[in-house]
Amino acid sequence: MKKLSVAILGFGTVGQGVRDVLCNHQDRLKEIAGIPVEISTILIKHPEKHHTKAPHVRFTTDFQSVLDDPAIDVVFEAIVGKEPAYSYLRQCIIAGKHVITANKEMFQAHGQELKQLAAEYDVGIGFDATTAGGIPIIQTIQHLLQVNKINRVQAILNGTSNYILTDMRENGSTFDDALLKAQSLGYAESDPTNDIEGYDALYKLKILCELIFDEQPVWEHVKCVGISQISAKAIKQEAASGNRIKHIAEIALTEGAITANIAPKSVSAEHPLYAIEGVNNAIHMKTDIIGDLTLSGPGAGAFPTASAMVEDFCHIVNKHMKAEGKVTTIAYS
Ligand SMILES: NC(=O)C1=CN([C@@H]2O[C@H](COP(=O)(O)OP(=O)(O)OC[C@H]3O[C@@H](n4cnc5c(N)ncnc54)[C@H](OP(=O)(O)O)[C@@H]3O)[C@@H](O)[C@H]2O)C=CC1
Ligand SMILES: N[C@@H](CC=O)C(=O)O
Repeated sequence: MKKLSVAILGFGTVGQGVRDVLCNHQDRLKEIAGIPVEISTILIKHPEKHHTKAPHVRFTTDFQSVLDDPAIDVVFEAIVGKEPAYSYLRQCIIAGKHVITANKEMFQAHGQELKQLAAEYDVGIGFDATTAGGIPIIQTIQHLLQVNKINRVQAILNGTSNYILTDMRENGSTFDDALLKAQSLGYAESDPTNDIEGYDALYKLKILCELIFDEQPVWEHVKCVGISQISAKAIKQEAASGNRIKHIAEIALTEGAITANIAPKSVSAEHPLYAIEGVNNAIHMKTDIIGDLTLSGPGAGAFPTASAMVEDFCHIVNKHMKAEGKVTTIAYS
């Protein structure tokens, strides 16, 4: 029987989430693709760490074997950092494979080039999971806000920071204990520096900025402040006056110039981001037709991130693979 074969690069929190979502929703995916979707290969770095192996799935450390396998049509990338992720995805696109990534550090640096390359080779490229976890913000901006112009975005884009700030305020946890919990829940990166120093939110803001304004401010002039210096005392004082400290990333187009800011801010109960708690993220947009629009939901973790990647996969199946005749055009029943 004809099958749609995919590979997963990286098998940590996100890669395992993708595996689970693909396996647990096989019937729905078969309805969408018209043929069964199967994971053929999983690329890892340290084979000694991976003992539970799924039947029929090949675990490998050899990327070339993924690239050279003509049966693999779609590659999910969930490894850490710019390289080798960028080189891998570049080669996959050139080999005619559709790609889906969660890797914001890589995508904020190379996304434009990869998008152009994907257009040139007529393959799909999904990157919704790079920004705000499970919130479908990229697909919403790309496909659902075609006429609306977005003038300003204020957002909570780092799940770890919001989780820590909430846990310190609600439960009186220390910063270090809250960070440990965020790590054990799979929210924080294995090196959490980018999370707590604001760079992870900066990466996501860059991806949004490119998509919304098709240009970038001079980022070297933009101050990027994280939450690592926020004291329990400051959180308590703000709470006593009815306010909450939130880590807010903003971009705005004012008189033809893009301005940006990434920093913790004290917000009152009337602020659209005040009620966003725990690992949740939110993107509050000012648009010229709808007016104010806020999307919120889980911003990190295995399943929200895997959900964004698998939704990208479904979009690629519908937009590219049906036209290629790789999958059926009539929904399976
Ligand atoms: N965790 C989250 O909530 C979210 C994460 N992301 C992004 O998704 C990506 C993955 O994150 P996460 O799953 O949390 O990270 P983990 O650290 O849990 O997992 C990373 C995986 O990548 C593998 N890996 C690293 N380098 C290589 C390499 N050179 N070749 C092959 N495999 C490699 C590791 O292999 P091994 O296991 O063998 O060491 C590991 O399985 C990151 O870019 C992250 O920023 C995006 C949204 C949310
Ligand atoms: N470490 C990130 C994971 C999702 O992008 C976060 O905490 O937001």
